[in-house]
Amino acid sequence: MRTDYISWDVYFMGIALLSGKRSKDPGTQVGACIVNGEKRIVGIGYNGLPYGCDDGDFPWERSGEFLDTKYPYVVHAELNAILNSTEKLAGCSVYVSLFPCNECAKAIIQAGIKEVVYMSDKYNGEKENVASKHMFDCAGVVYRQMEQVEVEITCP
Ligand SMILES: O=c1ccn([C@H]2C[C@H](O)[C@@H](COP(=O)(O)O)O2)c(=O)[nH]1
Ligand SMILES: [Zn+2]
Repeated sequence: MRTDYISWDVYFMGIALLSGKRSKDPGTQVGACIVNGEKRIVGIGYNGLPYGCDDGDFPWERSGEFLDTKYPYVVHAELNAILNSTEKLAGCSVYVSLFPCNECAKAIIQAGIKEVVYMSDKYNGEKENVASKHMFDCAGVVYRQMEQVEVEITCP
């Protein structure tokens, strides 16, 4: 029997990271993978534009006039994963490559997700990030950070 197989954490975070590779955002690519209590994946998403909004027709800038930036248009990875989900999410965990913003935190809590496993926390201390952690703490959503995930994928 192989003993160097990957853990559940690495498996699900690896899928979240792979999903983020689909993002067209040149700044930050985010992937999310929702897993139920039976270790089944029940939702996947990445940050991207809504259906019908052509990637070429919208800006990807970070700064400038609000409507000329990506921020009003991009659907966040966690929200896409929730909207794409195949079943009720009560008690699920979400694996996400970036700590959720306050808007995603609200959606995570309202969906009944109870655990957030994340990698990057590059906006730690910013207002949205502080609000997310405050809401998670109040709502009893636990969050934990994973170390760098390195998985080599090759064809056998
Ligand atoms: O909870 C979150 C927060 C952000 N995102 C997305 C939204 C944007 O496409 C990028 C952030 O871009 P920056 O250039 O780092 O501001 O990440 C998300 O999917 N989920
Ligand atoms: Zn968000």
